[in-house]
Parts: sequence; structure tokens; C-alpha cells
Amino acid sequence: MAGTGVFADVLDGEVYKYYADGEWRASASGKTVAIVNPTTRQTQYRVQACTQEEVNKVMDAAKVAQKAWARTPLWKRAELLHKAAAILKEHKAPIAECLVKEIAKPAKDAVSEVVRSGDLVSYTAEEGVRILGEGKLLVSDSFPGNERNKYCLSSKVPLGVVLAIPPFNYPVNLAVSKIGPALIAGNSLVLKPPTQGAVAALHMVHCFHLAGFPKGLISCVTGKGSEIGDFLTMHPGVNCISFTGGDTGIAISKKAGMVPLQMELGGKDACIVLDDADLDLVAANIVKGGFSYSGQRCTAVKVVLIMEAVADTVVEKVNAKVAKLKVGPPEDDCDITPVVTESSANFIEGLVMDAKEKGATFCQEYRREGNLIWPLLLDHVRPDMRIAWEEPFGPVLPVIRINSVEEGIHHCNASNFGLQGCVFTRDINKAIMISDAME
Ligand SMILES: NC(=O)C1=CN([C@@H]2O[C@H](COP(=O)(O)OP(=O)(O)OC[C@H]3O[C@@H](n4cnc5c(N)ncnc54)[C@H](OP(=O)(O)O)[C@@H]3O)[C@@H](O)[C@H]2O)C=CC1
Ligand SMILES: O=C(O)[C@H](O)COP(=O)(O)O
Repeated sequence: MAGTGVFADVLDGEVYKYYADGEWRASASGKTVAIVNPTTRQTQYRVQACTQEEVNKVMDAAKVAQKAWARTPLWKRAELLHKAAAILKEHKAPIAECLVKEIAKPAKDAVSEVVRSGDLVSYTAEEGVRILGEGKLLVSDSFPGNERNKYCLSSKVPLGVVLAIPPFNYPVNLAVSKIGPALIAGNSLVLKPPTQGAVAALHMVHCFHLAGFPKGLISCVTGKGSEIGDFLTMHPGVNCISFTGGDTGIAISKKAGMVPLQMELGGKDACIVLDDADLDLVAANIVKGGFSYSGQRCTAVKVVLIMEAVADTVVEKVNAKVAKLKVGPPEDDCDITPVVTESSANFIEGLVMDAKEKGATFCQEYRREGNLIWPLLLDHVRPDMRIAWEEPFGPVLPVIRINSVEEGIHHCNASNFGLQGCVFTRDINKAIMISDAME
């Protein structure tokens, strides 16, 4: 169970502690942040609201720890990462339980997220050893006018202190995808977990603690992004920011200054369907791509651009599959579970109402109870509707009917986003040409 057994140190009464200098601590602020269960809409957990002074101390410790870590042999860094990965996988159940309660992730997917995170940490350690084990020898006569009288040796060196900020939808997986690479490369790591998902992230950090990483090398400060976010991202002790999330990333890029930024932001991932496609395969992938974890994936199919000739058939096949999706609580491993917050549900509803006013065809009746929104396919969506362009991050999928491939590519490229996309056709030449044309 969360907060018990090997995780007992993480919990202080009713409140989860933050992690600094190799210890679990209560914040001097005396304040906490509530994490609301999306299903019950009641407070499920509480985490510390860390102070700026505590952030300063974490940054100082991270800087000191990084110097020694950078001198730690690569194989030893890898060894510790493999150990953390094994501990993480061993304790998948309590961590998955947090994901179910904090972000309403379906029970089986929650377990998969933790297992996949352990695998990713190990993979990073393996790849890191290969990539970082290599350097380059350059000779001077490769540049015009020079003789072969100089050698240059180059190898990869750490950046220093990496600030990692993951989003709510994969609070464990998208945290370790930053932690693993940073650590294997000799950096230290300060994690600011998303508020929804913070407790799962704290449990994951404890697995690194149990693996025996040096004090101060990894830390985890909790608090609302809107309150401590700017202080963290503008902190002079930070040498690199790895962020995954929405438009917040744009604001961070403007404030962060001269540090390298790794930004994985939102998407309006287009699925282009040609009339020669295998339509059963298309329908299965639209439903899986569009509705798994209730559409709360950056890689979710977020707009279907489909040739008019096959549109009726595909819509019918998709509707038949949507009708079979199980809607309900994550504990029952339902396909469609409540979206993460009430404000998220309100935003999705706003997109649906706009589409309704502008005449989209509702393939299912719009239904919502609390944060739970039933899956909805909107047909005959037009470019003047918000849902044609905006990312709902929920179980609502627009279909735009097109009359040519060019029309589909044009819509895809007119989007503000450029994250991922897919094409369905039996013609491999078209598939490659279209995917190449999608920006
Ligand atoms: N490209 C990719 O790989 C992925 C992209 N995403 C995108 O993420 C979005 C959904 O995630 P969501 O969590 O809602 O995204 P947000 O951008 O709202 O939040 C992401 C993270 O930023 C933190 N944050 C909020 N304000 C600040 C601030 N001022 N400074 C620093 N950090 C801050 C949040 O903390 P807090 O929770 O405390 O507010 C959270 O940890 C979608 O747009 C989705 O497409 C999601 C997954 C993968
Ligand atoms: O970025 C995300 O939302 C997740 O990393 C998606 O990963 P998946 O496509 O493998 O579910």
C-alpha cells in the first residue's frame, strides 16, 4: 500500500514529505498542497508546499553532489540505475495504486507505466554506457589551409544540475525519462513533479533512494507549479531544464535565459486515412489512439482527416467500437475514466459546446458526470470549430472529411503543433511521401 512498508519514511502523518540531501523532510512552510482524486473529487493525498529557501538548499546540494558524481565511473552509474530500475519494478503495486488515485489511470495501465519506467531506466543506463563511452579524434587538415599538425579530442561532459518537470499524465514514466539520461551522463537532478501525480513520483524517487544514490544527487521538491515554478525555472543554480507539458513550456522558454531547454509540448496529432486503407485496422487504431487513457496522451490521435469516399464506413466502424468501451472508475480498469481535474473537464466541455453550436455531428450523446466524460466522436467537423485545432486532452475526437490528400496535409501543417501523426494507406509510396510532407 502507498506510504507503508518500505515507503513508510515518505509519509509524515497525513502529508507526504519532500526529498532533499538524501532525506525525507517536512517543509518549514507548514503548508501543504491537496491532491484531489479525479474520481471521488475528494482530497486523496497531501504533499509539502516547499519554500524558496528549501529550493535554494536543494540546488546547493545538487551542485556539490554533481561534482563527485561526474567523477564516478560510467559503469558504476549504470549499475546504480539498474538497481533503481529493479526496485521500481519490484514495488510496482503501491506506485500504481497512487496513479489510480491521483490521475485516475486505469489499474492495468498504471502497473504498465511503472514497469515500463523501470525498463526505460535500464535502457538509458545501457545506451548511456555506449554513447558516453565514445569520443572523437579530429585532425586539423580537415579544415582548408591547415596542416596535419594538431589533434583535437572531444567527449561528452555533463551539464551540471538538471531541473526536470514532467506532466500529470505519465508522472512516473516522463519523470524517469529525464532522470535516467541526466544521471547516467553525470548530472544531478532536481525533480518538480506535477501536483496530480506527485505522490506516485515521490514513491518512484524513494526507489532511487533505496538503490543508494549519493546524497543530494537527486531531490524532489513539491508545490504548485504556479507558485514555485518560476522560482525553480529561473534559479541561477539550474544548468538545464527538461520539461514536458502544455503551453507552460512556452512561458518557461521565455523566462529561463541561457540554459539548454528540452521541451516536449502538446500536440494535435493528425491521423490521415486514404480510401485504399484497411478500414478495420483504421478503426481499431483510431479507437486505441484516440481514447486510451481517455485521450490524455500527447501522442493520442487528436484529429482524424479522412477521405470522403470511406468516411461513412470508418465512422460506423469506429462507433461500433466506441459503444464497447467501458466507462467508469480506474479501479475497475475501465477504458474511459474521469479526466484529471474539473477544470480540464470544463475545458473539454467548452470545445464540445462550440462544436455543437457550429453544427458538428454528434455520433454519441454528450454525457458527463463530474470529471467523467463519455467517449465522443464528432463527425463533419469544420475548420471554424475550436476542436479542429485545439487539444482537448480528453475522450473527444473530431473527424474532418477531406476530398484530397493535399487537403489533409494542409490541415495537418496549418496546426500550431507538430508532435506526431499517422497515415493509413496500403500504398507504401504514398505513406512515405505523406508522412514526409507532414511537418
Ligand atoms: N510532448 C510530450 O512528450 C508530452 C506532452 N504532454 C503535454 O502536456 C500537457 C498536459 O500535461 P499538464 O500536466 O496539464 O501540463 P502543464 O503544462 O499544465 O504542466 C506540466 C508541468 O509544469 C508544471 N508547472 C506549472 N506551472 C509552472 C511554472 N510556472 N513553471 C514551471 N513549471 C510549472 C506543472 O506543475 P503543477 O502540476 O504543479 O501545476 C507540471 O509539473 C498536454 O498539452 C500534453 O500534450 C504530455 C505528455 C507528453
Ligand atoms: O507523451 C505521452 O503522453 C506519453 O509518453 C505517451 O506515450 P505512449 O504513446 O507510449 O502512450
